[in-house]
Amino acid sequence: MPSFADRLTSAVREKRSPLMVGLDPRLDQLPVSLRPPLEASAAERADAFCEFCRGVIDAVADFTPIVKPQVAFFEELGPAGMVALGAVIEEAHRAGLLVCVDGKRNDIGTTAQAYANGWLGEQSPWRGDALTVSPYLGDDSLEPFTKLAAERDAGVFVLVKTSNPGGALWQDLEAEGKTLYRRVGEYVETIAASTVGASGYGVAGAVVGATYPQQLAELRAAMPHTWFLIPGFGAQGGAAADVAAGFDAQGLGAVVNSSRGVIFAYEKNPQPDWRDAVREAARSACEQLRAATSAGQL
Ligand SMILES: O=C(O)c1cc(=O)[nH]c(=O)n1[C@@H]1O[C@H](COP(=O)(O)O)[C@@H](O)[C@H]1O
Repeated sequence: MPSFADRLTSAVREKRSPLMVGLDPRLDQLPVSLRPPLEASAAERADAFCEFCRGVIDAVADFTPIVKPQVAFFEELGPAGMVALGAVIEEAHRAGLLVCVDGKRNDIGTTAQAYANGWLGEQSPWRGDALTVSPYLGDDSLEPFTKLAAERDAGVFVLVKTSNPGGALWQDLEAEGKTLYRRVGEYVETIAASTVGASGYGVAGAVVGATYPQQLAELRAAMPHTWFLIPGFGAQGGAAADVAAGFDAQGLGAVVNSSRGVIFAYEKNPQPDWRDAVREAARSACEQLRAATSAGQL
């Protein structure tokens, strides 16, 4: 199988879309027709999540190469939620989409290995194509993920410069003349550069927020072999112009995530069928992002 970076490159080219749709279901924002009553059991809530995500996947599949289920919202419902997560991942694959599981996992190396096996390994019950991970336990904590991902043609997105304002508290600290996010980025780039495939991108990717356009440009220049996952577009205030610097000269190298801005679009644009509002939001985000790639190469 081609590497994750090569598959992502082909999928972005095929759909002509750098949009990643985030699957972050929230009970109180589900369409009224799907919203379970307050006294509903966890299993009924999880069924509602499944049905909602199925509808979203169907609505956005023409406009996105990859979806990102956010584990937290499924985990919140307990075991039934995790069963729903498995079903949603399967559904996305059935629709021909890549899946980046947003779990932001990590721990000391030996425990990290279990996370890596669980989410990316040969016996993984989840079968995601990529996983988000935190770098703050150091290189020995990242190695189990990047090694396994290379063996399994999976991807790993490491948090480098996150979209939230509080992230600066540590990520912007300077040591030996460089910010912490830059040092983490350089480490990720070393792994990516040593694992490049046909696309010119390697196994390690980086999360860089749309809310920090200047740092995005800095990191793009410093990390030419690293795919970027750019969150913060839409609901967090990031616009297409803010993410333009994240793409390479071919309009590749970055997928831009929008969760609430797409999946709950019917709140601002009510339609008889809620999925039509979601489809329209995905189409519009895809077009804005396509236009943001330099000279609109996609
Ligand atoms: O790793 C992420 O995806 C992530 C990193 C980050 O720095 N900021 C960030 O918002 N995210 C995730 O991206 C999604 C953003 O959702 P919206 O703000 O609704 O588009 C959520 O699932 C966040 O957990």
